[in-house]
Formats: sequence, C-alpha cells, structure tokens
Amino acid sequence: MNLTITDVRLTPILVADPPLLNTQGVHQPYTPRLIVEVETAGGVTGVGETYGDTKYLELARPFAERLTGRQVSDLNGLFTIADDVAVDGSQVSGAVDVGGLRGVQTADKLRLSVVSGFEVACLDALGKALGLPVHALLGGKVRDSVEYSAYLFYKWAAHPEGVAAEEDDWGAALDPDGIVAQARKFTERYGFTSFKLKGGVFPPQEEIAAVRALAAAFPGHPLRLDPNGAWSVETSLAVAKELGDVLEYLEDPALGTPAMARVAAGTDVPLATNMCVTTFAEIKEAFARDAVQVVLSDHHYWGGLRNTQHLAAICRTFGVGVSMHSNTHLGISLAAMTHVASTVPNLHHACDSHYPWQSEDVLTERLRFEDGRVAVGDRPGLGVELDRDRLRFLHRRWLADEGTLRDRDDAAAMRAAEPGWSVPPAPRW
Ligand SMILES: O=C([O-])C(=O)C[C@H](O)[C@@H](O)C(=O)[O-]
Ligand SMILES: [Mg+2]
Repeated sequence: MNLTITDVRLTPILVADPPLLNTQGVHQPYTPRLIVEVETAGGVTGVGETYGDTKYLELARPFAERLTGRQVSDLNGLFTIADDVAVDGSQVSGAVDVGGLRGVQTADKLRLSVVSGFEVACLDALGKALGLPVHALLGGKVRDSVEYSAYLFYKWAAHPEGVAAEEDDWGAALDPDGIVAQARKFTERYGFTSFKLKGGVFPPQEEIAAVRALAAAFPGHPLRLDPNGAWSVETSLAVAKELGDVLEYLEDPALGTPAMARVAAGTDVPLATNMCVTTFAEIKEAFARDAVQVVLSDHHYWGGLRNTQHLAAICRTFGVGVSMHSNTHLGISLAAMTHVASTVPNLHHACDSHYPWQSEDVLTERLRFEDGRVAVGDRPGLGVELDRDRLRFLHRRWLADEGTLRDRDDAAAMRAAEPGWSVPPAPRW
C-alpha cells in the first residue's frame, strides 16, 4: 500500500451553535471549524478537524503544502514541519483565547492546534490503509466505551432578534430550574450521569444555587462547575466551601497557576484545569505547586492524540488526574477523542463534549451517546465517513459570510443583545 500523501484538502466551514453563555459573552450563531483531508497514492483518504479561525487557516495552508510527498505514517515529521511554519506575531494575542477560553494563546499552541488536525487525518488514513482502528495505532484500547458528561450551559432560548441563526429545541436556561430541566433533557436524550455547569455567567451565589439544585435532582451524581477563571481566590474558596460536599471537582475557578495554587492550598475540593496547564511547558510549575489535581487535555491544542497520551503518562507519573476538555467540535473530533481516551488507563473522570449542542455535522452518520458513553469503534481508521454534500453546504456558508463569523468572538456576539458589552475584567467576582 502506497502511503505517500498526494493531496491535502482544507475546507473551512461554519456550523450552527446555540446561544450558550460563558463569562466572555455568548456563542456566535455559527462557529468556524476546519476540516482536513489527506489523500494517499494508495487511494485512501484520512480526515481530521481543528479550529477554523483565520489564524489557524493561515498556518494550515503552508503546512498542507509541505505535507505532499511525505508518508502518512510520518507522524513525528508533523512536528518538524510545524517548526518551519512561521506564525505571524500579530496574530498571537498572548491573552486568554476567546476561541475556546483555553488559556493563554502562544505561537506554539497555534501550531500544535494545526498539527492536531493533520495528525488525526494521517492516523485515519494510516488506519484505513492497514485495516486497523486508530486506537490500535495508539497501542490499543483499554476500554470498549468512553464516558462523557453532560455539558450544561446557561443559555437563551434563541439568538438575539435580527441575528441569522438556526433554531434549537433546548429552550432557555437562566436559573436553577432551567439548568435542572436542561440536565434532565441531557439524561433523557443521551443517558449522561455526570454533569458540568459552565459558570462565570451569573454572580457566584446564583451558580451555587444551580449546582445545589442539580445535587438535589441528581443525588450522588458527579457534578462540576467551571467559571473559566472568573473568580478571585477568595471567591473561589468561598464557593469551594459551600459546594465541597457535592463537587467532583471545581474547574478553573481562578485564572493562572499562582491563583489556582492558592485556591488548592485552601480547599480539599480537587481543582481541574483546561486553562492554566495547556502546554507541556506549563506542567512543571503547576505540578510543583500542587495547583491542579486534574488536567483536562484537549487533543487540538496539545498537538494531537499521541501528545494526549504523553500528557496522560506525565499526569500518571505525578499522581495527577486526567480527563478531556472540549469546545465546539464535530463528529470527527469526537471520534478522535474517543479513540485516544480509550487508550488512556488513568482516565477516571467522564470527558467533556460539546457535541450534543452541535445539530450539524459533516459525517454521513452522527456518533451516538448511549448511557452517556460513546462506543469505541473497531472499524479501520476513525470509523467515520465524510458527507461531501454537507461539507460543501457548510463551506458555502463560510464563503457567504463577509468575515464577521469567521473568527470566533463571544463578546462581539454578546453585543448583538447588549451593545455596551465588553469582556469582563478577570477576576469578575
Ligand atoms: O471547559 C472549558 O473551559 C470550555 O469548554 C471552554 C469553552 O470555550 C466553553 O466555555 C465555551 O465554548 O463557551
Ligand atoms: Mg474549562
């Protein structure tokens, strides 16, 4: 089988996203993603998915040009290519990245996010060529299904009037009753048994009340609250004290390792993060200071599935838990997450996934959650099939956009409802 890459296709798309609230604002009605296809001389095509904002696209294009002629099995070579691809310094914010609230943005992280889309596509192609599932290429699964948690959001019933958007059938959730009703829908539709509430939207007392309401409605179920660093150390400690008896963990209550270390020193509630440990370089300080007890990997910004395994091994070495972060993603990434999660022995928390919020996909068949779990496929590669008509449709939407939606901006989306809105200072409370 000839594994030489003969063609690479990059297709930016815009996919519908409901009006989900977070501390920076609200999700745009459509959000950008990039679909990567890698074709080999032997006739197999692999697919990958990553962030689709302009700065990722601008890196992905020169990256794709350098891939042709290489082998899909040359996964380490992807990192060498990444070193060669220059990042336009003006594109690196150095601040918390709104396109996912995933810690401080750096040039390396941008590159790794691009690598991940190609790595997954190469693994998919390699698996198809060899007749092996991706988990087998990663050393083999240690479980047959991967558990996910219900990702609860405060949300409006619809995007603001006058904003072009798709409808969703989740309704509004703006108080404890609304959050419990949303959680019930998640259990009815997908069988989830653990729940994460995206916080940092309302004053902490209101979010504490919502978590208390969840604890009363679902006694004994794992619960998490994640305000994306919106609280001071004092507020974080006060929330930890009030909710300590019901939380599985508190996620990024305060921003940055020093603040997280101070919170961790003052509570027994474990702290999880997808914001202060987002790169290998950030691990040493955070672990040395015992600032976090669970690292939420995201294969996109950690640089792919094998890097996720490396992260898991480091966490295991230091007795730190590992699980998975998610923001708006489609079925290709859910399949990739499921394959890699199935290979991580020390995965003891349900992973996050936004997938239930995404009514649109680029696959011929959506992935399914049963009893809150996704079965680990044994079909070659990722085990998913691209729906070319859907891909074209969603790409045409991207082409038709005059540019306002091509870069995720939750604060800008919020201004459609509240014209004076700007990203709140951190800490907000
Ligand atoms: O766990 C997290 O921090 C996230 O999933 C970050 C995401 O950006 C989420 O807050 C969102 O999409 O609104
Ligand atoms: Mg988080």
